[in-house]
Amino acid sequence: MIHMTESISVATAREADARTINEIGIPSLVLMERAALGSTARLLNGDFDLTKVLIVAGTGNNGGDGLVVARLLHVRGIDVTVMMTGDPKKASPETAQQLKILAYYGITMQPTTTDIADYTTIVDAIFGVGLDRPVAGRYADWINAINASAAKVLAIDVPSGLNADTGQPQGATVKAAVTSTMAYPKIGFNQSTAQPYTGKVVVEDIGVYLANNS
Ligand SMILES: NC(=O)C1=CN([C@@H]2O[C@H](COP(=O)(O)OP(=O)(O)OC[C@H]3O[C@@H](n4cnc5c(N)ncnc54)[C@H](O)[C@@H]3O)[C@@H](O)[C@H]2O)[C@@H](O)CC1
Ligand SMILES: [K+]
Repeated sequence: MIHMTESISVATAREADARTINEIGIPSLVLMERAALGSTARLLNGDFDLTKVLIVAGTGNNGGDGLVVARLLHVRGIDVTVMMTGDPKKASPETAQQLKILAYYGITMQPTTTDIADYTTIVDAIFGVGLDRPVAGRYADWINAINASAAKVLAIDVPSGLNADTGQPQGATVKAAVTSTMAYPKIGFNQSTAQPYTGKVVVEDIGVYLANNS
């Protein structure tokens, strides 16, 4: 029996991912695909204006989820552009693989800029549960530009900059309309401080379950 409504800490989320990949043997790329299928379904449910979509992706696996969303929208004929934050040469193995796939499809990559006012929807895939320090510098500039845009924002897993354990912003933090979170809600989302950043929280079943559920 799966109970995906209980909230979990970042450490538990990371343990559950690692157990699923390393002990059960479901490849990380499979989980990434399922994560992105979940987020893409939220984007396609009619609540978002998908006329012109920007995916802002970091180099970790949260960014990889975002790159898969870019592909899934592109193959449906949606106008999608990707902006990578951080150095793509430092991408995680899964995210590097997704970058190769995007190149195959010829998906538009735009240089990093704060000039992103021209989009109807922005997907925030900069940081997820891997956030390990306050957001500052250029990352803060990009996050502030996302928040200043009129676009509706969907955050993947965690609004970038939000501490998913405490529910407190760690420097500049994305304000999302919807947070498409993976496997289970994170405990910090229950704090009143988190709600202006998460917006509505929706949970995606990606095949990762707590040990007592599988
Ligand atoms: N294979 C897996 O473990 C899965 C991971 N998933 C996704 O992957 C995410 C976790 O991926 P990662 O562990 O790669 O971590 P993230 O992608 O959340 O971020 C890690 C990267 O951000 C950098 N970073 C952290 N805080 C920063 C700051 N304040 N300023 C600048 N850089 C900063 C780190 O140095 C690291 O390079 C989840 O939130 C979820 O979206 C999902 O695809 C499901 C499966
Ligand atoms: K995010």
